Amino acid sequence: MSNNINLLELVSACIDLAEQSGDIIRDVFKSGSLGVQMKAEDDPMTKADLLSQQHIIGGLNNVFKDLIIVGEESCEIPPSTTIPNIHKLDTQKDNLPQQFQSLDPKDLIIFIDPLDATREFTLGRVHCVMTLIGISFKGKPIAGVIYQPFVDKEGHESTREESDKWTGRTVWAIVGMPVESVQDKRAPEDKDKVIIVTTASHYTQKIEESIKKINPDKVIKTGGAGYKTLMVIENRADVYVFPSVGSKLWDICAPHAILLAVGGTLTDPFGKDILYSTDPSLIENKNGIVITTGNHKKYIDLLNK
Ligand SMILES: O=P(O)(O)O[C@H]1[C@H](O)[C@@H](O)[C@H](OP(=O)(O)O)[C@@H](OP(=O)(O)O)[C@H]1O
Ligand SMILES: [Mg+2]
Ligand SMILES: [Mg+2]
Ligand SMILES: [Mg+2]
Repeated sequence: MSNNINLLELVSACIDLAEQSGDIIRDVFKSGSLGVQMKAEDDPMTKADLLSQQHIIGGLNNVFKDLIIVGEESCEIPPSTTIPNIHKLDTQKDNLPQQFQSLDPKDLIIFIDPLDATREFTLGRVHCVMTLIGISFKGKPIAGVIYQPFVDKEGHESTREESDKWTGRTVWAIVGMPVESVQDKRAPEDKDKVIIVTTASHYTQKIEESIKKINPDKVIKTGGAGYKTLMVIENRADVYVFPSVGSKLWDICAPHAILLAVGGTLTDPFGKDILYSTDPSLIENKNGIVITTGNHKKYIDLLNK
């Protein structure tokens, strides 16, 4: 009996576990006791990051054997009684590309960012917080799940005073299948503008110079690597430029798969593809990332002129 995996069942389980992790993250936030630890000077981790990762990995291991999993946090995974639902997407069976019906787990890597934008989370700016579960196949992203705990099902953001509206939002995609959970959120007044989104917390002169080469009409600085990628996917920005070290493979694998499914592109600032690997020396996107849903080569040429 092979341990081969049907991608739709794996994505279904990831959606179920990410949504359950959203409950965990919201509960920790509402408790007011985040249990912040500093992994490095500018790198916080909270109780929510840990519990979310333990929940997701514990649940996956209860259903799928021999999975190769790379999670952001270094933590023990206690025994779990969670059995995730593998049938949430059964209605999509006919759309699943044949090559994804029986995958050898040794060709897959599951990248988990249990809570992206932890720094923002600790500062109470929770609109950009999300759980990211990406699935790569032979080094390339093939599926991604994003769960946003602190927005409503349309992705509308609300204040803590309106926390009853934090019903949560799931965005998922498999490369080669139609994507139903994203919308075009371009503001009418921004229709003809070039909009760049970039880091709020790690802005540097080098990033400033890169952005000037594109000469945008508008620059949005905000938190969360996943959140910024989702802004490009939903057309709230044209380019996510981050030409510096800082993001890791777990920050980008899930959004990258969703971006590919909608026809977008993610490379390093020189136009080089990212290789998804368990090699510790490749976990960090050392040259940075550039993300677009169109005209990618034009922007790469501008950044390198
Ligand atoms: O919160 P974790 O899971 O550690 O992931 C971080 C990324 O690794 C960083 O690249 C993000 O920093 P930027 O906002 O500069 O992209 C950082 O964004 P933040 O500084 O706004 O929290 C996070 O997305
Ligand atoms: Mg992250
Ligand atoms: Mg994280
Ligand atoms: Mg982190």
